[in-house]
Amino acid sequence: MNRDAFLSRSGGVYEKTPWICEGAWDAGFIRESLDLHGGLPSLLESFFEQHASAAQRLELLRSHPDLAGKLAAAKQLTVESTQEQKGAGLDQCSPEELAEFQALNGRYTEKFGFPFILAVAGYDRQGILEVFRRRMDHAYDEELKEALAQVHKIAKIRIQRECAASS
Ligand SMILES: NC(=O)N[C@H]1NC(=O)NC1=O
Repeated sequence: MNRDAFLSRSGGVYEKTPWICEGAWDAGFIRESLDLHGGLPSLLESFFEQHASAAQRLELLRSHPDLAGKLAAAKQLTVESTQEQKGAGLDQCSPEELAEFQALNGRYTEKFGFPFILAVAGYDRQGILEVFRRRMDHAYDEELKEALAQVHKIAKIRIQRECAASS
């Protein structure tokens, strides 16, 4: 696989942040012989952990849309996020659920300075709200770590989905 093929296939696994895949390729992290199914998520995560500045970490978190937020309502999510939010039933919120998401999204962003991020695959709306309420009480450092772990988990799920679709 060459650079262009790799980037067109995997460039979107980190939400609106193609530099991670581009940089990992250019730094030689991604080898032709690599088993893309198994090894790619951890290689990308290692590249990011070694190279990302504090500002780039925050920027990556801030590239994520709110769950059940305004972008979703306006149908302006990326293809990947649309699929993930829909898969968790977030497009079917009751007025009460939507109001709770809006209130939590507002409080969370005000407290932490980045949006609440959860790899929603396998969750339903109530499950997501439970995690959301719990994480609101976290301290900043704990939540920063958790949010980045969730971003890497989302990337891993996207890679697995892409591999399943192309095999
Ligand atoms: N904010 C947030 O968690 N967004 C996401 N979660 C997920 O699984 N896909 C997303 O886009």
